[in-house]
Amino acid sequence: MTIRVGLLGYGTVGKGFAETIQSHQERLQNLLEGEPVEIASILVKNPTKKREFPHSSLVTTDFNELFLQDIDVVIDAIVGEEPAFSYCKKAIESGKHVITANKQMFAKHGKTLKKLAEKCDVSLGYESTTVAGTPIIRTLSQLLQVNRVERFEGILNGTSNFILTRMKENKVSFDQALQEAKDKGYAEADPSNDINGRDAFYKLMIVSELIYGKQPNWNEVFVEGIDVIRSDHIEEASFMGKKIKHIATIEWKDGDVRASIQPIALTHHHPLYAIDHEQNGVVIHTDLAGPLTLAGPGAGASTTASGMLEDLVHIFQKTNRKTHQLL
Ligand SMILES: NC(=O)C1=CN([C@@H]2O[C@H](COP(=O)(O)OP(=O)(O)OC[C@H]3O[C@@H](n4cnc5c(N)ncnc54)[C@H](OP(=O)(O)O)[C@@H]3O)[C@@H](O)[C@H]2O)C=CC1
Ligand SMILES: N[C@@H](CC=O)C(=O)O
Repeated sequence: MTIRVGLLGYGTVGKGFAETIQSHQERLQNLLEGEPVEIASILVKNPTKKREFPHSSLVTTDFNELFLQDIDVVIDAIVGEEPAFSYCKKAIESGKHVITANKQMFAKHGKTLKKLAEKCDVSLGYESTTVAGTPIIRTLSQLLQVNRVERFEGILNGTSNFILTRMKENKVSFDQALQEAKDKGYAEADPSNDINGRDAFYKLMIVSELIYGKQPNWNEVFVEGIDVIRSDHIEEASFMGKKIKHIATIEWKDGDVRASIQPIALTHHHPLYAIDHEQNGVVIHTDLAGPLTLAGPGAGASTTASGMLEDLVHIFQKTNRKTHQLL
């Protein structure tokens, strides 16, 4: 049997996903009992953009047409809450697995989709919503089940960290560094949420749901982006041996979840001090294992495809095992 994918979006992430399926087809088949993975259909918004698609895929601007292509899994690589939420919901209700990289949609609707997936007995992968292919989600959900997470802090936005690093190390202007982040595919097409802290906020809310089973009241979370940082702030911090980093923190305090997102000047003693460029990093403070640091690329086509493909293999290995148990 072939695993047939319905791909929503063909921008940085969607195209990266499709190309990685091609480049890693043999490896995927080895992991999936010989089953090939094929992009059956691709949904785009603008049909007039000049670009090349995989030969065998149907390309459409109509979700219903994509859906008619007998697909097993929907990959959400589009932007924003809607129509992504409605598409994912419909896919799950129709018995399709879903994998999403869309943190804005998932921060708000993740809980609903998780419940629905459980009810409909399908899988929902969201590794790439948070720190792209660096496996934060699976570490928290599967490798730290006995440990209690007392506090979580992280650099969760690749674009912000890239800009801060370029401004400090190479003295480039904010605007030039942002343009470079766009050219490299780290920044969103509209980078407002990258630099105003909102992107890191969405990721932190996804982590909060996972660790504590709930999110703080969104209106009570202090969110400040790197758009308040000027080069003299960076130089001042540097003079004192510090680096400004955009830090998202969440912890359980006084019976509730407390979160904040802001630029902070870190000394070299802090585990996130050395995380530069588009790298992201998190420190997970656990009661048994102690503080655990995980770092890796947080933005870009191939790392995001990596997280989504790990989700895909995890889902279909599980599905295959279930099928075998039934026989
Ligand atoms: N870039 C990155 O490093 C990462 C991005 N993400 C998330 O992944 C998702 C995709 O990001 P990215 O690839 O960078 O974004 P892009 O802007 O590069 O691509 C978005 C794609 O989605 C399509 N699209 C947007 N809205 C619709 C719609 N309503 N109907 C159909 N198609 C639509 C666009 O179509 P068209 O091309 O026709 O305009 C485009 O192909 C986002 O949610 C982002 O937050 C997550 C991790 C990392
Ligand atoms: N624009 C985002 C992409 C990944 O989520 C970032 O810069 O981190």
